[in-house]
Amino acid sequence: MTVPFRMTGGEVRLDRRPVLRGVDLTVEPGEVLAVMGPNGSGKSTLIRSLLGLIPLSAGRVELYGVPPARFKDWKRVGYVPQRLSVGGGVPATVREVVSSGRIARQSRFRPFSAADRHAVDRALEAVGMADRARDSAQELSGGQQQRVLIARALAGEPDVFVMDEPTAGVDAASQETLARTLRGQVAEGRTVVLVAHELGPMEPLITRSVVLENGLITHEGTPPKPQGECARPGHDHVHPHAPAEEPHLLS
Ligand SMILES: Nc1ncnc2c1ncn2[C@@H]1O[C@H](COP(=O)(O)OP(=O)(O)OP(=O)(O)O)[C@@H](O)[C@H]1O
Repeated sequence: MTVPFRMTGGEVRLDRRPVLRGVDLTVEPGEVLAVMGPNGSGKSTLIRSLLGLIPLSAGRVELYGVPPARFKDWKRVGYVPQRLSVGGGVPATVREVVSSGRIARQSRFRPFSAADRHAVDRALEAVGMADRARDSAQELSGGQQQRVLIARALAGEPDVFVMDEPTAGVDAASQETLARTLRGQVAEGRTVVLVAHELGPMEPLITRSVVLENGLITHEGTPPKPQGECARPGHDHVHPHAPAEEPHLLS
């Protein structure tokens, strides 16, 4: 069976500097893969090169068994870029931006149909933006713009979602909405690859994580615990350095 993504020995150089340095990564159907790692470690570069948006300087990448340059079935892929690219400088309504998610399904012989309109309606509903459909996308808050970009990907009814920091700087309600939406998509068999610093409410959905450092995958498996974990409710492990047995340290 062909897998959504397979990268072997993937190398990327930007300004002649190595940014990805020999990455092997296969994304299986139905996975929810979190790509984690510090700022500048190459996370965006990795997912953009999986999509063929950045060419590899060495190695190989395939989408559903085909190199990006020869891949034609773009309706199978829903890409959510880092936010604030929504609408660009051109005024567009929320509905127009979300409708653009159907473009890969259009053709000269297949104009916008009732099925397209329904898919756009469903996507707007899923992210709680149906009542803002006529508003200008540029006038929305960052979290709302992120919802619109997610709705655009949902509208395309893809098989795989690729999301670049979908929760960065996004309010808690939008994060919950995204987690709920993705849970539904995964239950229907979709695959998700997402870049995230903090997983927040998406953590229970993640089936595997990879951690990038300096262009290399240095960890693969369950997601590492985020910093600040100790402050979260339900955090109950005992630290070796905890002062519990040395109460004098507390005074
Ligand atoms: N167009 C470019 N030209 C040159 N270097 C670039 C370019 N884009 C990114 N880089 C560099 O490549 C490295 C990886 O960038 P990338 O955006 O992939 O990291 P990231 O892990 O996604 O970071 P962040 O968490 O900050 O989004 C960084 O050192 C960055 O400065």
